[in-house]
Amino acid sequence: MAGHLRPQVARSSHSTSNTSNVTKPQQPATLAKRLLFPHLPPGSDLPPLFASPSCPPELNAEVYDFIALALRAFVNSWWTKITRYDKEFLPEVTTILTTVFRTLETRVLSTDFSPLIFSVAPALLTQHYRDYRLATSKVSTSYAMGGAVPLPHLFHQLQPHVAVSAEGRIDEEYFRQAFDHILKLSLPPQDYAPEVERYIVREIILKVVVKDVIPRVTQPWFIQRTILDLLGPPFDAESDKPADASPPSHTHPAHFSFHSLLVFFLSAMQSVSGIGLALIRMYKQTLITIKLVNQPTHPTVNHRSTSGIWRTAHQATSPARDARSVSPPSSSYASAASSSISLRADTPPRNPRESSPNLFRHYSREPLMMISELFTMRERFATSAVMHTLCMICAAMTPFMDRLLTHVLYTRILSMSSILFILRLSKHTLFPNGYPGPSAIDPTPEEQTIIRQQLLRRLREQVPTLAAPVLLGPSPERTLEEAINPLDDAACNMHLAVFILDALLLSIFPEMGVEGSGGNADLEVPERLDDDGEDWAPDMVPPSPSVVYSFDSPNELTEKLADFIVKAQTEAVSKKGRFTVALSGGSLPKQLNKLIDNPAVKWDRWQVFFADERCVPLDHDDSNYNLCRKELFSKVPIPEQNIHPIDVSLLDDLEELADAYEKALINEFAQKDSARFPVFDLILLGIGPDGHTCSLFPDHALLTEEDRWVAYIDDSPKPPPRRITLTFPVLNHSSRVVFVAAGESKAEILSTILDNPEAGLPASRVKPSHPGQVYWYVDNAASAKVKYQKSEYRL
Ligand SMILES: O=C1O[C@H](COP(=O)(O)O)[C@@H](O)[C@H](O)[C@H]1O
Repeated sequence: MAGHLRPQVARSSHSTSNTSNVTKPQQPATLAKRLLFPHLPPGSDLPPLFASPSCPPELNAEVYDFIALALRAFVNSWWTKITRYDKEFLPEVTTILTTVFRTLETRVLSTDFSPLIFSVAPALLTQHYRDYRLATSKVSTSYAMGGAVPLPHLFHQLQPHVAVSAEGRIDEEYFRQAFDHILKLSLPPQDYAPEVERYIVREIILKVVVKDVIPRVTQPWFIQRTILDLLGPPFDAESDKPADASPPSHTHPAHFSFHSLLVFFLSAMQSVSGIGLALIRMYKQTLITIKLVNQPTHPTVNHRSTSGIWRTAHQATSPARDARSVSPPSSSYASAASSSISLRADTPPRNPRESSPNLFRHYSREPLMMISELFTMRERFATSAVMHTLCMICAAMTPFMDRLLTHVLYTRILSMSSILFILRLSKHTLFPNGYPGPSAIDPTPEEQTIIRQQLLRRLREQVPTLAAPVLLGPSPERTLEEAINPLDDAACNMHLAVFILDALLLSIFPEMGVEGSGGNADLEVPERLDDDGEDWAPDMVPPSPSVVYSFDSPNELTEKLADFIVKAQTEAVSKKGRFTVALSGGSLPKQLNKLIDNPAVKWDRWQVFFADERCVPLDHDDSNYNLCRKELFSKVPIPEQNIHPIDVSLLDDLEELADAYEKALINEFAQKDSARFPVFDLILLGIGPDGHTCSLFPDHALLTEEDRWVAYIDDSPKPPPRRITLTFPVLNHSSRVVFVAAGESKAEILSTILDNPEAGLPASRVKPSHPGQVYWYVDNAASAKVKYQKSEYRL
């Protein structure tokens, strides 16, 4: 687990300032603190949950509180049965939850939600309304056997989904799998591996989302009450009256006087100047908005880490900030979501503005169609004429509307206040009485009727009297009733909720919808083949960040390295009976000395290859094989045939030599002709002072090799010049790559490799595709200049 996520080592700016608060008067520990961070000293604050420094503290506190309540609710039933030793689990669970939240944060910040909000969600709602109305029209017909088939069943026939039954019951297994997949995508392998903690975290998420939240939010009364909340406090006719309710003029006729004329004149002046000022302000605001909206966007997803939600959220809490710094995002991972649920045939490529500046999303189209469907506008001539005119205007202004809506989304809808509102609403709904208060009680049927009536009244108030006949037709009340009826059945709503949840998950984790959807076909990810010859589905997951372990001494480093290798070996052997490993030369072989005489090492299961080899005889001092033989093979019982040196009979022809080594790998790894790249269980690498690794040197043409497994080089800047090496595609398909570096001499280059990956040094380019992972086993002398976050050691 990354050390910076663990409570005891959290050291961000938040926590630094927090530690100075130890003298403040002690308050009773919050539930979050007692449950999630039992080891934190009294008086200290909770570590920041989100990595982004601009994430406001109130969100941190709210989310922690929510997690604590959810965790408590989950463990409630078996809390009394567990021993105090078992309670040690909870900080582990916290650590995993924290990692998941941080991954979510990163993902959310790099996701463009515009397609979800403006295309997918409105399209889903429109379809829900259409199907509900269609199903209702069939209820009492012969199609439904004269009413024998209930409405939810008819609806289910129109909107089947594997995760929800006709009665509106959710298939927990579907979401269990989905959440497990999310955990796999969010956690580094060593945190995903422990079954128990992962099980607990998955079940907590499942309980909150599937057992508590969805069944509740799909209740008609809940939807109606939420809309009421969003509409704000009821319109009070009394308060609308002028404060000084002057008696009607016919009872007290006004007397003309110079004084009253002056008062009238001055008030008129004041009103006129007030209107003028308001108009000027409106004009200025419009200009600013248009300017902001028309600003060029930044298409690179990662560049948005400081903009997007946190940034706009921060602006919402600090009005003084320059609004011009907002940059609405433009990536569109979510396009995968929309296409994978087959809603839009015209799903644009992943980054439309990058690939084609003239490709527009027509973000205004689906919301307008939704409004038209909701309020049955097509049935009324005047209303549909207004709607068509509006559609035409929006279509004519498509580029501007697309930008405007994205701008509004990121400055108004996904603002800090709305995120906090949703969080507090969820908390209030699920745990209205906090802990240990009783759980929420649903309103009685009578109360539900009242909520419905209140909503109808409030909706009616929203529409100006003069516009009501045009927008809502001759019977506004009926139109409004028809607009809320399709949300009156919890089982049907459940379908909508499941579709929306699917779309949301696909927006944030687009790789979950890859198979068969074609949604991400524009992403080029190499096909992966595992070493049993099985084809992998193209993997969309970005490589996990490297895990850096730094140890006090070289001795501790080699001990921990041996433990890690043994663990990797045990996992591989238990899975497939053998362990495939590639070794480097240089300083590495000596650092494997703790494997010698280690009873846990199953040497007969090892298949050893060389990450690179100098093209010299095997007994030559420069030979990596020879070095490994001296330092390791000669001291352990490894069968000779399990070691795969180069074929020295081909030393005169490097191309042949590299081909022969590639064939040796093919023999070991590929059992099918379609083999693409081998997947080593472990590749152990060193780093040279210039940042080279294997025999991949800076700025060399070999860095761009894409096809070969093994390549040769005859102009190595480091002697000897003739070598062969594994290529990047092989390194980047490995299950684990471990870099080992010790001593002061590595300090400078290690810092460049880790802190400045943009420099593109060969070692920085080793990034195995998911679920592969890079680890750095270094000593403190080597990592002295590294700023990259080191992780607390954990096997
Ligand atoms: O030439 C080579 O150098 C690298 C780095 O060696 P080190 O002595 O600095 O650790 C090594 O990993 C590679 O196998 C070797 O051929």
